[in-house]
Amino acid sequence: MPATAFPDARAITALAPDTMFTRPGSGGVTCIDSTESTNTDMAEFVKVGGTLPRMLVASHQDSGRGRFDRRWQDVPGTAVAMSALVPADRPAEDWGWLSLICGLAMVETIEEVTGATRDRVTLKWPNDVLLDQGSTCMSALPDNPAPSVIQRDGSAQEMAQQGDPVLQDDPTLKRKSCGDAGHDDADRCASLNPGVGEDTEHRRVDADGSRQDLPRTHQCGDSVGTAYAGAAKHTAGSGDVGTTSTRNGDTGHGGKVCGILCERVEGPAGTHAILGIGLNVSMDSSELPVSTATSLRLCGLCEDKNLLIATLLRRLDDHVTDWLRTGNVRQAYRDRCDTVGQQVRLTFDTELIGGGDTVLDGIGVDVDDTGAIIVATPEGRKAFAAGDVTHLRPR
Ligand SMILES: Nc1ncnc2c1ncn2[C@@H]1O[C@H](COP(=O)(O)OP(=O)(O)OP(=O)(O)O)[C@@H](O)[C@H]1O
Ligand SMILES: O=C(O)CCCC[C@@H]1SC[C@@H]2NC(=O)N[C@@H]21
Repeated sequence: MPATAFPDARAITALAPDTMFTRPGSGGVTCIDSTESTNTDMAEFVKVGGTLPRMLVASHQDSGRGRFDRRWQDVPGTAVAMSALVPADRPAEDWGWLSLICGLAMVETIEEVTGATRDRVTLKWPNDVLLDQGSTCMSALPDNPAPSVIQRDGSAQEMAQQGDPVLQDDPTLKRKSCGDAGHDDADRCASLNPGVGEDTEHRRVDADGSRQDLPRTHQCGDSVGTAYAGAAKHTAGSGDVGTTSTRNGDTGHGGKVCGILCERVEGPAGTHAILGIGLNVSMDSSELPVSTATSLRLCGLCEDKNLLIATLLRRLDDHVTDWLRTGNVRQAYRDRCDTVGQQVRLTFDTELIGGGDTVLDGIGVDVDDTGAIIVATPEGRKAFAAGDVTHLRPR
């Protein structure tokens, strides 16, 4: 199969003209060949006063950032790295929903664009998007053949409106080497996961955005009135609280096709939220960075990047708009989250939570207003704002 075409900002906008990212007065869609990290670029943009909702898409990242200080890797042209700047005029305690919104929007996008049925596309609480390779391949649609307007030197397609800084002028959008950071991630970004999180220097980030230095592990408070656990993580003792790991081998639900990293950024125009989403589109098995990953191509699904990105913009727009109005997307999320109704095992890292049970089995029964998963256990219902979820009975 030929190399998948590059995303095209104009084609994406034409497919989704009426979203907060694309309508007149918005920041628009910008597509670039390559950058260090789209989240880093967007954060730099906020720091110079950028504020309008917009979407930055890169076909390659030299230093893509994952959760827990991990790297997010791609082979140029086989993935899309996206960072959306969204209005976030909500109290800090609502911000945890943003990373759940990304997972929800992505499963909806994959289903809508590819026609994959729900039994192949799993949303595991809080935001793991898993794709089952299945035994039969769906028709792999050709990429959108619309002529690309992307600058091959890596410069940005700019659709910004007047009054907002221009992404194009941001030097971070030029190709950079991995060592050319020139910024302070830890000072700028904080994980936007349910409850509390850690920034990249392992400082605790409380729901109000305040930080305090932490050792490599830390204890969490009870934010949901019942139980609260730090996410069990496997390496380096780094705890990205409020997220789970994807134990794909355990779930039977397939591979990780998408990664989500939401960050809170302070700028002169206030605090902003950056929703970072990486999607594995056309990697073959030899190009996967880890064996637990998969791609749309490996699952025999549509690889039309323009359509995927446009659909994602619409879904993000829907859910972020609801969130701005109500502070959550509880109904839509629990209706789609496959952990609800599942027999689950939650695993906790006792170093993170200061002792107690390491494993708890139960049935996922609900998601509460804070985004915590409610699990029915022999001792009654318990709410967990964080923890490592395994689905015990893959569909
Ligand atoms: N393109 C990619 N696709 C999938 N995983 C990737 C990719 N690039 C890097 N990774 C990293 O590979 C690791 C895959 O982890 P895996 O799915 O096995 O479980 P995990 O380590 O528990 O992941 P996570 O906690 O992020 O769900 C993660 O750290 C992920 O960030
Ligand atoms: O570890 C994870 O699962 C999260 C990966 C998030 C990757 C995306 S790609 C776009 C954005 N830019 C980054 O550097 N990271 C996020």
